[in-house]
Amino acid sequence: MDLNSANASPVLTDPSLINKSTFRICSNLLPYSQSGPSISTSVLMIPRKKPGKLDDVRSNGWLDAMKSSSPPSKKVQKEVDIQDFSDDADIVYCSWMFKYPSALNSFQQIVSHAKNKQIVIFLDYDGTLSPIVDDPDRAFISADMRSAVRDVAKYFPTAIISGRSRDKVYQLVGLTELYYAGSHGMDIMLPIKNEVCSYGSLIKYTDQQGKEVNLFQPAREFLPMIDEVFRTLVDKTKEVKGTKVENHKFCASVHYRNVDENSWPVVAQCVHDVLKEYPRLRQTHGRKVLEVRPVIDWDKGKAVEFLLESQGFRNSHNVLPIYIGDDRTDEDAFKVLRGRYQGYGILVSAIPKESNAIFSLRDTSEVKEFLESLTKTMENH
Ligand SMILES: O=P(O)(O)OC[C@H]1O[C@H](O[C@H]2O[C@H](CO)[C@@H](O)[C@H](O)[C@H]2O)[C@H](O)[C@@H](O)[C@@H]1O
Repeated sequence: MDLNSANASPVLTDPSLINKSTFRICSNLLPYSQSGPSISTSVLMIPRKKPGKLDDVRSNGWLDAMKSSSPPSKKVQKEVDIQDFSDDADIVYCSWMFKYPSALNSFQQIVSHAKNKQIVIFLDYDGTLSPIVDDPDRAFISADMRSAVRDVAKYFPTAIISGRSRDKVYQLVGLTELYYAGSHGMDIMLPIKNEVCSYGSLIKYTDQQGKEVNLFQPAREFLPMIDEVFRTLVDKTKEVKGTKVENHKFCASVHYRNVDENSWPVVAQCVHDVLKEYPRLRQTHGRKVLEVRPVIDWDKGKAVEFLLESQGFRNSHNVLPIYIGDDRTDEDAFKVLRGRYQGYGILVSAIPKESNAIFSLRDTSEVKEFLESLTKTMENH
């Protein structure tokens, strides 16, 4: 991204420029499709009522994407012979790790690549700092993980980039020394000293500690629309047991993790129908969640570029960015790191999946170990 570019606004004036058909995905390319042992998932039952009503979501690939949007549940895994499953799965995982080596095993390589460079750490929240749980309101960070993040931030600039609202993720993490970007990077808070005006205007704001900060909110004009669509989604999905809708200020999430799989098509069709009324909004897939967000040229990758440039880093000469994340939305950031920054994307996954990351970590406990290793290296320096 060129900071001097005159046309730096990320808001796309013509929503048709976003090809909504890009959400048609072949199921074997989906992140959580099983390349190893096949696991029988229950057959998707389409309710008999209103024939033809669910055709949209069947034909546009949403249902395939929903089914593959997170590792198979424990219940599904129990349906296959657990011993065979774990043996085969281990072999598949180990061969996958040739392509995405463990960041822990590759730690020395990472550290030596950082010689004479400033490491900057980017962390996703759900599935990276806190394990995935059924209730999004109970996705807490452990005290140990909080300490690991606090310690690493003593040595390296550290940012959390989450799909949640900035306030919510700050409330969960509770560390004042970090940068926070909420709503998939559409709400960034940074100290007054960082000025990145060519991206658009920054808003001066007094934070919860009474400190003056800058806010960068490229989708600000969408605030009333997101609020309205959130309320509509709550209303339209209220009959589907287990659905949960969250308002993340610049985007909204419709969770179906706790919805009976037979009703997933109904959830998808509700969201699809609501979005027909909002051509300037689009839908993306997360882990058992449908995300509704503005049609703007902004994502977690753009947020990473913004944060690096706001700290004076424009290329790989003097910085080594490391981004740790588990979700599809983190792939945009992994791509940016592979480009001009030559940084390291680290995918958190216990299941083999295609990614733009370079390294992998199996779960949140390995994330903690990795952060602690970085801190130890600096302490012993
Ligand atoms: O970018 P992230 O920080 O990873 O946020 C992405 C979404 O995370 C949350 O949902 C996910 O985690 C929940 C708690 O573990 C889980 O119940 C849910 O199924 C996951 O999708 C959050 O609630 C979403 O709004 C975020 O978009």
